[in-house]
Amino acid sequence: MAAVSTRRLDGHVPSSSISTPLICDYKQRNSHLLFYDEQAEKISNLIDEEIKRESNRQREARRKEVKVMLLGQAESGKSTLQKQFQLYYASHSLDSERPSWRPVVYFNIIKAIRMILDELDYQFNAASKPRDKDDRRPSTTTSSGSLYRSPETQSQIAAIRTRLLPLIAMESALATELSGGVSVGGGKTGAFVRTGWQALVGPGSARGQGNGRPMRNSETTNLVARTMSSLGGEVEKLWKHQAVRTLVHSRKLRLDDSAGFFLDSIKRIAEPEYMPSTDDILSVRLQTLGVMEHQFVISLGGSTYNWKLYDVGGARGQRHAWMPYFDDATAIIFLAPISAFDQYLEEDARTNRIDDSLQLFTAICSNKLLSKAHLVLLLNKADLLKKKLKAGAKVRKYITSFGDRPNTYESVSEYFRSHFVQVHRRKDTFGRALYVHFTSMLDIKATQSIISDVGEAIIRQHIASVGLA
Ligand SMILES: Nc1nc2c(ncn2[C@@H]2O[C@H](COP(=O)(O)OP(=O)(O)OP(=O)(O)O)[C@@H](O)[C@H]2O)c(=O)[nH]1
Ligand SMILES: [Mg+2]
Repeated sequence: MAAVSTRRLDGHVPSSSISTPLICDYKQRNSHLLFYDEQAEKISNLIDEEIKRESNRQREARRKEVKVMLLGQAESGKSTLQKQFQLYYASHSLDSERPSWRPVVYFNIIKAIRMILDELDYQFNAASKPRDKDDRRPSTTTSSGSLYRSPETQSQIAAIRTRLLPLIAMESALATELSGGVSVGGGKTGAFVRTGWQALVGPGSARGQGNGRPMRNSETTNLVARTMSSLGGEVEKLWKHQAVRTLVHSRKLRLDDSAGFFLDSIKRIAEPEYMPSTDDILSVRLQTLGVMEHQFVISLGGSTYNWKLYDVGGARGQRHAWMPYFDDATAIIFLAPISAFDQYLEEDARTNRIDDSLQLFTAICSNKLLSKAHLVLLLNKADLLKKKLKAGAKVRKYITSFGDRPNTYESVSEYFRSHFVQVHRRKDTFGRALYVHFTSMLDIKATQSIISDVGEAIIRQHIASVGLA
């Protein structure tokens, strides 16, 4: 046994320890070693197989997981697209959330009422002030000027305002409830939501606790509903008043995109048993805070895919939160609202919103972390663009490079499309294809068909790239 203890690691055996019985020892030992080597090889093979299986499992999980980011500036329609995905792939979950959208609809209406009354105040003041020679504001000696100067108009609006005060006073309580007490500077909406916000607007929310019962609304929402129900007639009176009609037609009133839709539907919404329709849910405006993850299971070609959709806050102050999600994103769906040519950023009143979208798209196309992500561009709010052009808005007034091109939907939409496509051509050095669609996100039928196409295209590209990885 001493020989064994003196054996060197290089296999050399000192000559002093060689003797006949040891030859026998060696034979025995070698057969032991052979046994251990075989065992070691077996174990090593098992480990190799397990590693292979694990890597296949991971590869299959990667193949089944599709991570899609919705990017674009604030109000570009990202959350609306997320709801359209939800409607297409998991409509039952949108149904169970229906009550949680009720306070959001009320909030949108109250905010619009406040903005209308603020603008009327401004017009009344401007109309009654004597103009000095340097005043560059539009003249109020027009018929609208005399309308805003009229004591009758002013007293009618003052009376409506007084009656609407209880409703207006509820705006901040609703905003606080929706935002869960979080306040963010720089936004005009005043209500921001994060993942799980629905749980905040209903006591013992079913969704939050997963007990399958429909959600109930909070006390605040019920109080607003009762007030809305008793003051619906006053809201309608205000919205139909000549002074407000004139503001709308002269495009001086800058309400959120869907405010008109809700105010036109005030009779229905002021009903005590009001429950938001799918159109209402798609139309509401509620700013996203941070990054919200939504999951769907999508079936395609006999396989199911775990589709993760990341809906982000698009305001400039929110964009830093996007980065951590970039390196394993399967696809980016970039939304650019092409109706926004006459609008400026809330965060920076000097930046035209189309310019901001182009800058943002440039940054996305050239970002190395996203080099493997497939790109889809949705030129959104095509319906609003048509409406604006029909109402007489001139693109050249806001975007001088548009020049003397015809101010028609075909020419304007093509002009914007070519700018975005050029950005992709110049800035995408990774050789990716760009899929472009014009969208009107409130049009359910048209959007659902685009979602199905985009979803399929992303999954097919994803399978191809994972397969090659
Ligand atoms: N008319 C019209 N309205 C749209 C369209 N897409 C979105 N909207 C409306 O535009 C508003 C803003 O849409 P959101 O989906 O909240 O915008 P977002 O990109 O999520 O904004 P942030 O969360 O602030 O980044 C909502 O009131 C939508 O209903 C569209 O194609 N046409
Ligand atoms: Mg959003």
